[in-house]
Amino acid sequence: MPRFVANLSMLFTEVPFLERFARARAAGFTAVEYLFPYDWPAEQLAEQLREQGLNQVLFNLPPGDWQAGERGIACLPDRVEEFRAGVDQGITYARVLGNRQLNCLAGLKPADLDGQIAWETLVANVQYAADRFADAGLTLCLEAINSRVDMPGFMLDTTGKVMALLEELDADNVRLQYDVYHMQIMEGDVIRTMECLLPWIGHIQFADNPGRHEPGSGEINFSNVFAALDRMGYQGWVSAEYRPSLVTEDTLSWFRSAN
Ligand SMILES: O=C(O)C(=O)[C@@H](O)CO
Ligand SMILES: [Mg+2]
Repeated sequence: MPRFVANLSMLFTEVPFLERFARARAAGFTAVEYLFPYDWPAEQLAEQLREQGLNQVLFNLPPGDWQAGERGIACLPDRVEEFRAGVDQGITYARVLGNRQLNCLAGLKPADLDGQIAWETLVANVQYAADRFADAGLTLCLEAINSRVDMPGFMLDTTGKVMALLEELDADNVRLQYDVYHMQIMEGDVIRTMECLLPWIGHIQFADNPGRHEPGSGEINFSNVFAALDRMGYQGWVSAEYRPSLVTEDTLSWFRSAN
């Protein structure tokens, strides 16, 4: 079975953030990820990881003003300086937390921003981050996120757009972050897509659809998806990034049956 990760921004939200590490460990997870580490000193998070014996797998580069609705700034030409500062901050945190991969949110394209300019800005920023990450021994992930339900206007909303971006780069440390929930909404055909794109996939996340809840709550056959990942030889992490419809521990039957 795949190596599963608990996403602490969505799972175990019954308790305050710093207590979620222990809850994840008690539930049997050996690895965690979450949206952003920047509200806490890196050392404080590293201490949680050490105490609980957990691996940090991934977090996102700073996204701009998340509370105000921003979902990344990589496509915004007037925010390049801030993007570059965020790359530094991400690298600094990763050095302490030990993760080898960070996700870069492409951002929402403002209606009055020319599409070509947004695309060229995105390519240049990702190239810059990839170069900095290469020096630090890190991999940059680019997630395709659905623009139909959750993030209208998100620049990279299909695997095809992420692959087109990868083709424009001169870098071998940039990978696709494949989120089964988002791609079920945008594309379907998830097993075959992951099989085709396997060499470019750096990280996988999942939730059922509709609703973005736990496996078994919707239309996706997760035992088949997980078995297919094993069969195709996927070596990376697979993260539970869903909103539990019950207390988190009561939504983990998919995890228990895989262990
Ligand atoms: O929303 C998702 O899906 C994520 O993976 C978050 O990290 C935001 O990109
Ligand atoms: Mg995701």
